[in-house]
Amino acid sequence: MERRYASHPNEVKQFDTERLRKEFHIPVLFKQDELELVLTHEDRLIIGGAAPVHKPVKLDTDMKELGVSFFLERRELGIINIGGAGSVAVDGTEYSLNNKECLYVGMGAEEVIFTSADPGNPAKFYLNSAPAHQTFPTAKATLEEADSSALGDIKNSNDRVIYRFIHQKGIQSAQLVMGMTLLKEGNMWNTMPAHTHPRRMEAYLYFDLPEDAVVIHLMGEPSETRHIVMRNEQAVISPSWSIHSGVGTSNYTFIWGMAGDNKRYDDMDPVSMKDLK
Ligand SMILES: O=C(O)C(=O)C[C@H](O)C(=O)CO
Ligand SMILES: [Zn+2]
Repeated sequence: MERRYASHPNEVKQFDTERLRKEFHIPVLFKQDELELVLTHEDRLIIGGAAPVHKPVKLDTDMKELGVSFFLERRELGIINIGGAGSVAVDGTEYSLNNKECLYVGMGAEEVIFTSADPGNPAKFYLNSAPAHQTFPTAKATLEEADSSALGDIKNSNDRVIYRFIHQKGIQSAQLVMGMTLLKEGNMWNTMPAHTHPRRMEAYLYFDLPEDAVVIHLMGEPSETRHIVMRNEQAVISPSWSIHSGVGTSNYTFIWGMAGDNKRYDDMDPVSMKDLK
């Protein structure tokens, strides 16, 4: 498991492109028949990808890194499938998970196994795991079942729908909040006007992007913004003090996941456009 450390905004101001990417950008999460995991010390979120093609992939790591005897002994897990049809077996109970469907697995599950239905169109399971203090039931949600709201408009190139899966009013969790935002064709901006939430960190996974398209992801304190160029199926870590917004060369979809003090999706500190620098 790769490890990323937490950062101070005064230090991040000094970073060049290479250092910014080394600390915050996650270039590859989906490797055939493998599990990729990145543990960030920003609220100890684990960001991962399981890409079973020809064989099942098990949720596992060197348990010394987590100080437990199995992965979810003191953690919870959010899973969203961004690929073809697949399934997740949680302690022997199988949950089918189609594209853009979400499964929450509560603390205490001992075995989680990911499988694709068709190697010709494999599933890709995006994972966010946060420390947990309490068990909540394993639960699945489709896009139709998620709490959703339309935001933005074509005049501002940000007509999009936000789907909330795991949050205060949806699937219950100890601290994990997770959902997905779909931009309509011809719309490129997400999360502008920008916001911060010093009470929670956030991670984004950008996907459904054409191969030659990019998203210019914006991060940093509102008065000290920096950018990271993102490609399809890449993730980025946003410390709690940082804005997290982006503009693409085409429309795209992204998954957002948060960990921290509360589970209120709408707990955001908006940044006035006149204060952005
Ligand atoms: O498009 C958006 O706006 C978002 O999806 C914003 C994220 O959900 C977010 O930053 C939640 O805190
Ligand atoms: Zn946010």
